[in-house]
Amino acid sequence: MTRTVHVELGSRRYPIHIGSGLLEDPQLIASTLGGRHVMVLSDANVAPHYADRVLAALGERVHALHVLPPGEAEKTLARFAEVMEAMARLRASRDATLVALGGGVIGDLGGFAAACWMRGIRFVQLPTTLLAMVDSSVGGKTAVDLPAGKNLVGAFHQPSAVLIDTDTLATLPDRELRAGLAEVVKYGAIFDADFLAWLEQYADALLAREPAALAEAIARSCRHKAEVVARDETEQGERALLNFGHTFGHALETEVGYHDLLHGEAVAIGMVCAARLSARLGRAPEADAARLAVLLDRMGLPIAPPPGLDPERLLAHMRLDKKNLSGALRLILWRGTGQAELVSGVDEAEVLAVWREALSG
Ligand SMILES: NC(=O)c1ccc[n+]([C@@H]2O[C@H](COP(=O)([O-])OP(=O)(O)OC[C@H]3O[C@@H](n4cnc5c(N)ncnc54)[C@H](O)[C@@H]3O)[C@@H](O)[C@H]2O)c1
Ligand SMILES: O=C(O)C(=O)C[C@@H](O)[C@H](O)[C@H](O)COP(=O)(O)O
Ligand SMILES: [Zn+2]
Repeated sequence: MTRTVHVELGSRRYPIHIGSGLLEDPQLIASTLGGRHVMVLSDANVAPHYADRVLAALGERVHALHVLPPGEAEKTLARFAEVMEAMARLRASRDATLVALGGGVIGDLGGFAAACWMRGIRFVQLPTTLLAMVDSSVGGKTAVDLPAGKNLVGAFHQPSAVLIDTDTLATLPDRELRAGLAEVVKYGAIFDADFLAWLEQYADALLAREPAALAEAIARSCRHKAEVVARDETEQGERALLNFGHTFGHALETEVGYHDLLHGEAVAIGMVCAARLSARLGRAPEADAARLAVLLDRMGLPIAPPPGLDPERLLAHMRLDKKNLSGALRLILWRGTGQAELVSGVDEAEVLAVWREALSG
């Protein structure tokens, strides 16, 4: 069964198709493409498994497959420039399509390349990690990292279609599956108490990769993301709630140099820190913060930062977060299960206290 969720953006409305075997359907893939030129961007872990299926759908189109080394450390301006050069070699015209086949790194970098080539071409997301299926392939945030901070260079550029072939999860390593579950838990935490309770009930099924449970978690997550993006495409307000746990999480990713800690893992730790800060500030029940940490822990995710990091340096990274205005910290705080809020001018001393507590184990 294929489920379809739409992102309702008027003339830029697009479908998210979720199902088994979608990459085995050349007509479906071909239906998402624009003009004669197609650039397929992937990484060295994904391309050997799935690139052939995509290339088989391209027919007579002029195309290239560009394969990057895998991992967050490759989401850089240098790799972006490499993709731009590959577009030039392809002689891609303005009606070309960039197809991002991979996880969130390929989707974010590929989307940014599509936003920039000739000032913007069509792009299609074929996500192959759980994290990309539930979050990064939807909503049009594209970016690369700088050593100074996550996603600091980017653009809003929506895909024309998202095809989620759940069969691709078969080759995804367990650690990556768990990282994706962190973003799934995020939707329950900030929007949907019933979904959080469902996740508590189905945590073991999800970890065991039961197809029905995974499809349900993906569809519910995509529905939440599609709805908020349709209401607030460029994060003028409500969309910022999707950043729950991310100001802490991105600080961790930046501090470790985008190595050893996956985005989903950083977000798991970040959500626990944000929930504890909210409880400390009297905005969320302590018991809810504890419940969130228990669920993330059950899902095999880290809930405390790696030891030995400097809390002052982590706070300094948070000061460069994109949500901040005029130098004042703006954080997503929690109001307990199912509700979150954007709060300005959070006391840095409280944030530092939470880092210290988390780092002391
Ligand atoms: N744009 C957004 O809205 C948004 C949302 C969430 C996260 N992100 C970004 O997404 C990135 C994280 O994405 P990710 O967790 O998918 O990481 P990723 O793209 O690095 O993929 C994780 C790893 O899994 C491998 N892989 C991918 N699919 C596979 C498959 N089917 N089989 C085997 N191996 C596979 C990759 O090669 C990589 O080693 C971060 O850069 C984060 O900032 C963006
Ligand atoms: O789509 C959004 O909006 C999100 O915030 C989703 C996040 O999970 C994602 O990690 C996003 O890339 C973070 O955005 P940023 O604006 O903090 O870079
Ligand atoms: Zn995220």
